[in-house]
Amino acid sequence: MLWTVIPGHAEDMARTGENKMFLPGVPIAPGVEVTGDLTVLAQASAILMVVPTGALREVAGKLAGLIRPGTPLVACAKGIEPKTDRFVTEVIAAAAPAATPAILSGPSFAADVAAGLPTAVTIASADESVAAWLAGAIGSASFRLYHSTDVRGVEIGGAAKNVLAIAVGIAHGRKFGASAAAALITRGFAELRRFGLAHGARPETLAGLSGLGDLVLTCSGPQSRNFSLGFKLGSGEPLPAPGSGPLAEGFFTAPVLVEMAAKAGVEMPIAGAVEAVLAGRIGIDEAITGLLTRPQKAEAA
Ligand SMILES: NC(=O)c1ccc[n+]([C@@H]2O[C@H](COP(=O)([O-])OP(=O)(O)OC[C@H]3O[C@@H](n4cnc5c(N)ncnc54)[C@H](O)[C@@H]3O)[C@@H](O)[C@H]2O)c1
Ligand SMILES: O=P(O)(O)OC[C@H](O)CO
Repeated sequence: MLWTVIPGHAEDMARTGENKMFLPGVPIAPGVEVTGDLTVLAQASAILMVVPTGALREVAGKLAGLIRPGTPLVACAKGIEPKTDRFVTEVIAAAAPAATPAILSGPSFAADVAAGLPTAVTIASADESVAAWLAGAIGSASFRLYHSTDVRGVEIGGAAKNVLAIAVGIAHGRKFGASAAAALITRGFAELRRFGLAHGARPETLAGLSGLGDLVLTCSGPQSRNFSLGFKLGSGEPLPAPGSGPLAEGFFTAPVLVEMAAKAGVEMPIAGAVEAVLAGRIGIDEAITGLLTRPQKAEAA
């Protein structure tokens, strides 16, 4: 079942058999019911919450009074809630206390998944039997799910990689070459790992599909909206108005990620540079010079 909040969208999808607004050219699979009625969706045995991080609390709150107790609400958003510093499953738990929060994350462009191209991602819930059940229910030959109980690790990887991909996009936009991009991905991963470990994530999760795997994918090129935002900035284009153009979650995550890192005493210079550029406090050249002139240190420090 596919639910949409946009007036007339469900009727349009039912009529055309296609989600022209968000996934044009991909037929909606036969047997998938489309609805604009949340009470209908709420009867499902599990619900994938595929909305931006900023809308997660609102949608989970609307579902709270409609779902059966224990229904898994699976965050598919990759971010951290601004202002509250809450990770996505914490937002679901707060807004829908009767639900079972879970998270689905990993290297997967929606267009690739929809086209049936081979994809592997991670699904996590505190209760391993719930995660394993969801993996069996959602997985297919082309959409391979690994299950985990490291909810925090999975949600941190997805949130941080978007910010770091903006940095890599900037480097490509500035024509810095593949060597610089590899350095940024590697040192960016060191930041993601430090942040994750400081917040209770398991190292193997951070190095897995939802962490390193998704960082690599999102830094791979313009199919990523976060990479593309960085690329445009690196090419000299102005910052688009917030909320205009395709959703780049890293834009919204950067300030809260950097603030939480500072509170936890975690060094994240690349994420910090991205945040400062997006906030307009420094220019791209100044950010790059700042990163390159940091004091030398041991690689594993
Ligand atoms: N597109 C991808 O390849 C992909 C892959 C993995 C994860 N994600 C993550 O999924 C999340 C959503 O991204 P997307 O690509 O689907 O974005 P999108 O902009 O393509 O679609 C967002 C969807 O959320 C709905 N929505 C927005 N605000 C809403 C609200 N207040 N109430 C109800 N519905 C609302 C929109 O109608 C739309 O259907 C993001 O956190 C993103 O990082 C995206
Ligand atoms: O287009 P992006 O940058 O939001 O990335 C989409 C997915 O998160 C990649 O796994």
